[in-house]
Amino acid sequence: MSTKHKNQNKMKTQRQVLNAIHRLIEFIARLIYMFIAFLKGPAESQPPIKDLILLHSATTLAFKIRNRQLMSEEIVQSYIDRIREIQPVLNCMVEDRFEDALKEAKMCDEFLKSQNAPSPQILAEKKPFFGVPFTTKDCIGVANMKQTAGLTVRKNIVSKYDAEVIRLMRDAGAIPLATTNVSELAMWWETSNCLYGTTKNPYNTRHIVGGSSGGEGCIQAAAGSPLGIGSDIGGSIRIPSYFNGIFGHKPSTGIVSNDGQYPSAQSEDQKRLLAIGPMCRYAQDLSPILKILADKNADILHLNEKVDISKLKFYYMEDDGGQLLTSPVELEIKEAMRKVIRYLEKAYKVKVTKLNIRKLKKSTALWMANMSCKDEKDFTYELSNRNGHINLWWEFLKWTMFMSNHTLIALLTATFERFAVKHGSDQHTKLIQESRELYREFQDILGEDGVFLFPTHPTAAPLHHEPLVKAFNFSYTAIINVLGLPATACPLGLNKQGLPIGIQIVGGLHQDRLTIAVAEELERGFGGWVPPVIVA
Ligand SMILES: CCCCCCCC/C=C\CCCCCCCC(N)=O
Repeated sequence: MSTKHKNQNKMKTQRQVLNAIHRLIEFIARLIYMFIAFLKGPAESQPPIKDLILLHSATTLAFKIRNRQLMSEEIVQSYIDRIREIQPVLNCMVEDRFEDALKEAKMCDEFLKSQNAPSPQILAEKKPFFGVPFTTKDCIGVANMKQTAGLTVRKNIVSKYDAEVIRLMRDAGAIPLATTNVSELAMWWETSNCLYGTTKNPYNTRHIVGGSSGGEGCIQAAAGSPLGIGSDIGGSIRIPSYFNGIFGHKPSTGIVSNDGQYPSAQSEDQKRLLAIGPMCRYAQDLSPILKILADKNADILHLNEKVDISKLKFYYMEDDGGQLLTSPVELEIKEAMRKVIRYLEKAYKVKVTKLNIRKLKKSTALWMANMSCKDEKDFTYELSNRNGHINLWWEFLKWTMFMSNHTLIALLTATFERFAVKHGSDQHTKLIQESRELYREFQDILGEDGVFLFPTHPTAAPLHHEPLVKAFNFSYTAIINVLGLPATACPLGLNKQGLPIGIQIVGGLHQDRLTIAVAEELERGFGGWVPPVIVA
């Protein structure tokens, strides 16, 4: 056997051993977290959904308002009442503007009664979400509301302006209602911080909502808001959408403005990975919201063009090919993917081709390399609110005495970063090169008529704190940010434990309408959002 082969075999064995140790740690940790959850008592129940207004899509609400079938004020009031019911149990909201929202809703209703009111058709064109309330993650600036990004030191920081996406939503007639919880600095996939605490999963409060737009995923799923705005640099729209059984779309890179978001991307590279997008219970809302958020760039996406599903080329992978330190994809998720394939093959006579994209095994490393940038200020700088650096070891010590204002994972991320590949090193250059190759490989396969079905995440929502031992599972979404491609998280019902599962649908660059059209189709075939509580 040649030395090269011997080395390859040695590396393979090392990987297998590492993965086996990781599985064991995951297993032991699961038992510990289950025990902790048991000690904390049973999952908390939430009030049923009694108000049928809460069950309309945002598009339907807008239609009903402009056709005088429902008043904006009663819709806003219904959502305020619902948030008041769920907030004590789920802790998804961080700040409300209920009074202002009600005033604005009344103004909408009065305007519609006035002589100046345009016809419903004109209103649909000029102000497609006239009178419809919406929520946004607290990283996205809403004028006169706090913008903390879950960082304690920012607890009194109030945004002077609307972020560009909020301005666009207001311009479309929508009414901001509340901001929602995020992970600390939006850099983790469990929503918990020292300022507002932990957000709980509406399907089972012992489980996480995902992150970083976790409050948004939760409030949507619990029918506390008809549409939400999230942002995604590594999965922060898609992971919470998936864990909460709703739809979430990360647009193609560069389409939606990131202005007015905190933390902002530090470099052009990071900007390329970051995208703001819609989160909602009904797939039909994705495209009209994206159209507003994309503003002048909407033309690039041809969102009005009808998509013929039978003409699309479908590809899939059931997992990342066995990446080091990611969990195996749960059987029920694989089974859901197979059902989707059978459904598409039967309904549209298409062939869904299995791929083996080997570079997906390097997803975490590729994302990390793309996140690191020249002259990058490190995470301890970010944790100080870009004002000096926190003392990491001192904070760790404080944390052990429950005195730190930072989460354990934020401190671990800052530590981990010190060992990550450095910008400009040979290894970094190689990984960036490989990212480009992977992008070309995807573009060649998908072109303008291909979609790729891929797990959004290898497991359903873990228990609280469990992501600590499954840290790199976020790479299933993060790799799509590296590629800058559009991806829609699509719910596919609940697993045996009653937790949502689903897949993400990825398209070629600027082919957002394809991924959204497939999500709409799968909603028809698989039922979409399932209410987490009884609809009474
Ligand atoms: C034993 C625990 C080891 C923990 C090591 C943690 C290192 C994690 C590094 C980066 C985590 C980033 C996760 C980002 C998830 C969501 C990002 C987003 N805003 O889209």
